[in-house]
Amino acid sequence: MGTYVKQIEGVMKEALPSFYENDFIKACERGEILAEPLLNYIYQDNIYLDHFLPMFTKVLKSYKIETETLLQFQGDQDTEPHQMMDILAKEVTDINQVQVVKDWLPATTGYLNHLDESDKKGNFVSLSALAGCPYVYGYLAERLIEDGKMKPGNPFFEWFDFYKGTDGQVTRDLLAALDKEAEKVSEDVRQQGLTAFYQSVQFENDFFAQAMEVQDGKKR
Ligand SMILES: Cc1ncc(CN)c(N)n1
Repeated sequence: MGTYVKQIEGVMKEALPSFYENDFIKACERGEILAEPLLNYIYQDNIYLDHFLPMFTKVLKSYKIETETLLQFQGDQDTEPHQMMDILAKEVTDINQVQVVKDWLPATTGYLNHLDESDKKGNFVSLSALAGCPYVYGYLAERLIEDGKMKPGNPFFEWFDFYKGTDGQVTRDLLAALDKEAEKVSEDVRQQGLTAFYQSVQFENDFFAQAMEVQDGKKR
C-alpha cells in the first residue's frame, strides 16, 4: 500500500467517530425506520448520482480504469439499495402522506459544487474527490458490521451489507488506481487530492444528516 492510500485511509479513520455521531446513522443502528428522512435521502441521492456518475465515468475513462466492478457501479444508480429503503419506509407509513422536498438540499448542492470544482483541478484531484462516494459507504458499512453496531435482524442490515460488498470492492479497485496515479503527480497535486477527498468525506456526513433535518417537506 502506497503513502497516498495510507493518507486517504487515515482521513476516513479520523472521520469515523463523526459518522457514528450522525443522527441518520444512529437511527439506522437503533433499527428505527423514519419514513420522511429515508424518502428524502433517496430523492437527494438520485439528484446526486445523476451528476456523480457521468463525472466518475469521465475520469475513469481518462485513466483507462475499467474493472468489472467499476463498470457495474456506474451502471446501477444504486437502484437496489434505494428500493430497500423505499420498502422499509412503506412498512411504517403511507408514503403518499410524506412530503418529500423536491429542491436540492444544501449538502447536495455543496457536494456537487465541490465535485465540479475538483474536476477543474484535473483528473487526479477529481478522482480523489469522487472516491469519497464509494469509500465512505464501503468503509462505514464494514466498520458498523465488524464493530457489531449493525447486526443481522436490524432492518437496515441488508442495506449496509449491500454497500459493504459493492462499494467495498469498488474502493479496493479505486485505491489501487489512485496509488499508481499518485506516483505520477507532484506533491502539490497530491495535497490537493487529499484535501478534496477530505472535503468529500465531510459532505458525505452532511448528506446523511440533511435527510434528518427536513420535516413536513421543509428544511428545519
Ligand atoms: C451521497 C452518496 N454517497 C455515496 C453513495 C454510495 N455509492 C451514495 N449512493 N450516495
